[in-house]
Amino acid sequence: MIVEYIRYRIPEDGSEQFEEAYRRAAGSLARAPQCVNYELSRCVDDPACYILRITWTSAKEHLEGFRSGELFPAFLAEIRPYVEMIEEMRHYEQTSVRGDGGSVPSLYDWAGGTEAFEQLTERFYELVKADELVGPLFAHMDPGHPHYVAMWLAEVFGGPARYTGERGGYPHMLRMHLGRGITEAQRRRWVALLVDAADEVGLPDDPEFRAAFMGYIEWGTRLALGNSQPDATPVQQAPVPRWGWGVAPPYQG
Ligand code: HEM
Repeated sequence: MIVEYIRYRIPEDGSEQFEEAYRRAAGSLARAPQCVNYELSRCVDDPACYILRITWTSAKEHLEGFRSGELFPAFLAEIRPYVEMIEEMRHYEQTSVRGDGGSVPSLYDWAGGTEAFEQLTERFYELVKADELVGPLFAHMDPGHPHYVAMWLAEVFGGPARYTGERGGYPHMLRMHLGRGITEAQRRRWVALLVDAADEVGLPDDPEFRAAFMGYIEWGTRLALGNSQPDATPVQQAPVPRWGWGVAPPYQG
């Protein structure tokens, strides 16, 4: 991905028409397969200054795909009067310095931190071991398993990266599922037992948290099932995934 920044200086009496023109031009961006997202901001300290940020799939796809594609003429027609008011128009590569600020708690914090995930997995694997459908899969389970899965979940939901640092990260987790031939019925039972355990240990049950939590569980269990099949060709190297709130932000009352 590449980010394009376009800085404009628009005379104040023209700002309304300028924003109106971009509202119309944005239709082309919304339809362009090369455009990831876009945002036009106006400077508070100097209202004549605007910055348009467009994230493109790549600079090449922007320049060769969008610019020579069928959506560009309509886009350009809307913004042409403002082209000479451009002060900067360049592509920027994202660096690793980025992330969320502290205004939104992580799912890990919201859940209650390490302690909450430890309680969850302790109870969960008691239920799992006693279950006739999934229990046999865990017959030779490492006694540390609930603790390791708690570490994994904590890391996924924004807690310390301990599974990566102490347990081999994604490649180790992947190896543990390879060749196990998990069935769909077993996957569903695994999910159902996890929900039971979450309720029993009092994991937050507000709609926003549970929707985000279950979003990951649905995704993760489907991957585990796929990766456990005899013909699976999973990605061998990847970071431990990080999961956030998604569409519904935390409910702050
Ligand atoms: C979101 C979904 C899942 C997550 C996060 C998860 C997480 C993990 C992790 C972290 C390990 C390795 C623990 C270690 O470091 O030793 C593991 C192992 C294992 N998982 Fe999963 N898993 C998921 C889904 C499933 C499902 C659906 C099944 C089967 C129904 C399953 C069966 C197993 C088994 C049998 C092992 C090996 C246990 C042992 O013998 O020690 N997993 N899982």
